[in-house]
Amino acid sequence: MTSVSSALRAAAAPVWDASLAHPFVRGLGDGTLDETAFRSYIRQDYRFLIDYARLLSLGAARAPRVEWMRRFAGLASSVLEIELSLHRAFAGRWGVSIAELESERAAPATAAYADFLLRVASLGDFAELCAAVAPCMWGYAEIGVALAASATSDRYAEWIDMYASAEFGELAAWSRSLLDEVDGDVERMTEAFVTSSEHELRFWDAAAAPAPRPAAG
Ligand SMILES: Cc1ncc(CO)c(N)n1
Repeated sequence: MTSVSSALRAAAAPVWDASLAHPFVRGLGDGTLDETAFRSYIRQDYRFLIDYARLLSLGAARAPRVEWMRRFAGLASSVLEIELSLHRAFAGRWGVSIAELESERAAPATAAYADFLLRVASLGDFAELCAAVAPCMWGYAEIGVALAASATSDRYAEWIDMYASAEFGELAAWSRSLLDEVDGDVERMTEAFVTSSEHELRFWDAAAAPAPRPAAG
């Protein structure tokens, strides 16, 4: 019998292939990605990570096992305490100031993804929450590893190395094990996993063609 995680991965395969083949993702590997688009992506991803921490916190609140609760709470804390400050430092090296990060408004694709995740986390069951969060971890790990193996430029190496790291790979493996262990309806889990994967793809689309954004008031 195939595992739940591989069934979900198979259901989303065309979307994941499209993400891997996306011009923005390819451009990270071959260094052709426009730096203005990358800066805009960094600003949007910072907004995303804040809501991602809310999602992880809801995961902690809703987890049926203390072991999972501890992991979700630990992840929420590491996003808030470590990842956001790493992100600020990383953005700074790309010429994006803290003020710019703080004043960035969520673009439609960012808001749509975050709203979907928080909707599932609030209204779905815990298994759907796990299925919605998995593409964030597993998808970026897969992209990181693929780019680390194929990159022909080191322009975006710091970004690639972050997601190709053993630590991030372990996180992706944990998200898969969660899918395989959690007690849930596979059809609804598939729906959440595929929808989340589609939002990841739309996030790349928006990153590749950032729309002009009015500044926050
Ligand atoms: C949109 C998005 N998905 C996943 C990750 C992985 O943390 C990220 N940084 N941004």
